[in-house]
Amino acid sequence: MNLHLNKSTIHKASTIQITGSKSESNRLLLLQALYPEIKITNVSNSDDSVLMSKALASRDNIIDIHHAGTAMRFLTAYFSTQDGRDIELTGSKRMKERPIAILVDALNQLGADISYKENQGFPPLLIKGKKLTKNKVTLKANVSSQYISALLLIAPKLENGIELTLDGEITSVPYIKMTLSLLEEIGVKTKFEGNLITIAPKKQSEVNAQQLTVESDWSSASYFYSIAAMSAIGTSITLSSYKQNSLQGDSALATIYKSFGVTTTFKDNSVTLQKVEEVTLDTQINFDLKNAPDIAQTISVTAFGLGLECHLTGLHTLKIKETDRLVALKTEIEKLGGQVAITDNSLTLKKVTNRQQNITIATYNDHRMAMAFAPLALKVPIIIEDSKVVSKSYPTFWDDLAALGFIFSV
Ligand SMILES: O=C(O)C1=C[C@@H](OP(=O)(O)O)[C@@H](O)[C@H](O)C1
Ligand SMILES: C=C(OP(=O)(O)O)C(=O)O
Repeated sequence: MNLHLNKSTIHKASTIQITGSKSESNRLLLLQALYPEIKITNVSNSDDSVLMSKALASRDNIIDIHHAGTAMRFLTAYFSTQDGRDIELTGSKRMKERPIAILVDALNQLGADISYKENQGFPPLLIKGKKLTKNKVTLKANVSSQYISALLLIAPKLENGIELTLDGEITSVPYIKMTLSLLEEIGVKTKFEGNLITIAPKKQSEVNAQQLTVESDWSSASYFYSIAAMSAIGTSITLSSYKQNSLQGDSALATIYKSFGVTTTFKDNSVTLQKVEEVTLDTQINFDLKNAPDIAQTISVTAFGLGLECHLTGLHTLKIKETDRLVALKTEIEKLGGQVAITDNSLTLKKVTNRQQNITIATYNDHRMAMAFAPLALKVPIIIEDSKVVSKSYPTFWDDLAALGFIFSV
């Protein structure tokens, strides 16, 4: 369904409650399956977390996790340890193009029995669950941190825990640290020194009843930073429930958006974004996003909306996400009149102040394409193709935009 966004102006002050982080939720759901005494509050209502939860509860032999990358990777590890269960783990057409060999090889090195049903190195997987007996493994760390988190999450349930050696430059490090922090929170001992991670074993009976609260999703907050940046001075948006010491790397937004004239204030459980100054057209936006790849689309579009030059690096993981996000960004920004150059790991946007009106933005089954481009309606009317795609991480996104004052029709 195409959504037509009119040129909009938002209210001076708004408050939005954002659902739980999908990254934290999907980790805690897996830990809860391993240690049922854990209770979770503010779980994400995203499709990816609903799929994760259903997959863990399912007794079927075929499990389809659609577009959910973390669910695919985390469940591969989980089912490989479920002695006596044979599972076919599959996903969407795009999921069948997202590589998984690094994780499968690592699990098989630990003693798992995982093979490929269609193409070598890609889902669907045939997983024969069994007890994994080994505990030392080496894995290439520069492709996706999700492979690493998947191993770490099951590690405390292995007889001898894990000694994981990371090979090469480590990408998306905050997501690895998030996994380790959540393990620590339930009482698992972890160590991350240099390129070695060790996790001590922990029996089910050793984890006490406890309640863990998921912080709201910082990647979802990024769209409100973009909206604030493109709004009039004095506009403020309050989001909850957030904390200053976040486990989520995307909380770097608070620093990054200073470059766009947006300040961040933490109070109680909320964060207030305020547009405090106009940025001048000679401002250059330069960031390395290897620690926060999911906000690359938001930042690129904010820079384009404000007519700023922008150079983003550390984007090597973008081409294996929901779509090739580098190509998608270039194609769609250029439809709007922008000039974009991409390499395998970077994006450069030229300073262009004219924007085409009523352009239809293709979203390529990628929630973040829809959400990143929507704020441009503060500058020009725009059409977002397949607007329902947002439910992958943020099902109420359009309701929340309407509450801010955005005007749209189907
Ligand atoms: O572990 C996680 O929850 C995630 C890790 C990141 O993936 P990569 O490590 O593949 O960059 C990120 O892009 C994804 O949205 C969520
Ligand atoms: C990359 C993402 O998700 P996943 O890899 O879990 O599909 C995302 O939400 O931006």
